[in-house]
Amino acid sequence: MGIHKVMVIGAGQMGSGIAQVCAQAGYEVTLNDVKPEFLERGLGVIIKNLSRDVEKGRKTEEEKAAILARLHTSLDLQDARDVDIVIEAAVENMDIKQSIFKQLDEIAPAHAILATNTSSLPITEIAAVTNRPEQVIGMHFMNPVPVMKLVEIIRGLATADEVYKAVEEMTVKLAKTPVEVNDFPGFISNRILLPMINEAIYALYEGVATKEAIDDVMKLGMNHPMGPLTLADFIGLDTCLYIMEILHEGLGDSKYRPCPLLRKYVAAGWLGKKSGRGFYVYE
Ligand SMILES: CC(=O)CC(=O)SCCNC(=O)CCNC(=O)[C@H](O)C(C)(C)COP(=O)(O)OP(=O)(O)OC[C@H]1O[C@@H](n2cnc3c(N)ncnc32)[C@H](O)[C@@H]1OP(=O)(O)O
Ligand SMILES: NC(=O)C1=CN([C@@H]2O[C@H](COP(=O)(O)OP(=O)(O)OC[C@H]3O[C@@H](n4cnc5c(N)ncnc54)[C@H](OP(=O)(O)O)[C@@H]3O)[C@@H](O)[C@H]2O)C=CC1
Repeated sequence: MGIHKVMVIGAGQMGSGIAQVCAQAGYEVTLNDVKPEFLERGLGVIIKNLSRDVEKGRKTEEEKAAILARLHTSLDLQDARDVDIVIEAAVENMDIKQSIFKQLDEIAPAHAILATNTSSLPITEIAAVTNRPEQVIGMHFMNPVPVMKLVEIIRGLATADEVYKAVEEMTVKLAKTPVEVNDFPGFISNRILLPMINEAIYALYEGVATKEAIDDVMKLGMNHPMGPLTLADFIGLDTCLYIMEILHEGLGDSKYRPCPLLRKYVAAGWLGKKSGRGFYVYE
């Protein structure tokens, strides 16, 4: 049985992007969140992105309308009862993800695949709370989803080959490039990216240079599109801290300890671009 209907859980920066690319590829999509204002904000971002595509001549008004017609919103997990795949992109917290997966296991049809966009949590541990661990898989998109080509696909210990194949095919249909990665904390992307970002925060904390200088070194010296502190703000400082904590705990090495300055910013509610302030201030 093919994949036609998709539910995306979490209408934040990742969930809204995933919903957009799925609807663009022709899937029927239900975007779920716990609060109506988050659904509105997520849908607003999608409409803005599609309108920009129309302005730039990449899509017609008709295509934009057809994509939006395939997008539905939901505040009730029961709406997963007739979907073929769920892609979960709620907050990076094991308890929340396990609670969502437990409920989905009860609600979603027996054939449905339960995928998670987690950026670092072990897939096997999320799968273990369900009665269908062979149908649970990691589908890790990059931010901003409509632009970035990569999807890391992560098998849990029990993930079935046909489930991997179905997710790989879907990734190609979304015009993304799949890369297979084993189930270790942070996978490949964040095992390499986040320690670099954390080190940049240490450099700021220790007064090695200003935030602008640190970002300029990596932008102009290493040709990174964004400096590491700008990128941390873009990802979300809460998400960066969760990922460092998971690397630290999961790999058991002190080299992954989160910088105290990162903890302080998150405690202050300075979560980066999404909250209006992080290392930089946003309008
Ligand atoms: C934490 C995790 O688990 C994993 C992660 O995702 S880590 C984060 C990975 N992402 C990155 O590293 C992103 C690094 N930054 C970049 O690649 C670039 O700065 C960027 C693509 C975000 C913006 O590129 P830019 O050249 O500086 O800006 P800009 O010219 O405005 O944008 C380039 C294109 O991207 C599009 N774009 C930019 N931001 C976008 C967004 N949020 N949504 C949709 N489209 C977007 C623009 O429309 C533009 O498209 P066209 O050129 O076709 O018109
Ligand atoms: N930011 C990034 O660059 C990347 C993030 N990821 C991963 O994607 C996931 C989402 O991250 P991101 O989009 O940045 O985070 P955001 O904070 O932007 O969005 C998370 C959304 O999920 C909602 N949510 C929280 N709990 C639930 C729930 N129980 N049911 C439904 N929705 C819920 C949140 O609502 P509320 O605010 O009310 O809690 C919020 O709207 C995380 O697992 C993250 O690690 C993966 C790749 C890149």
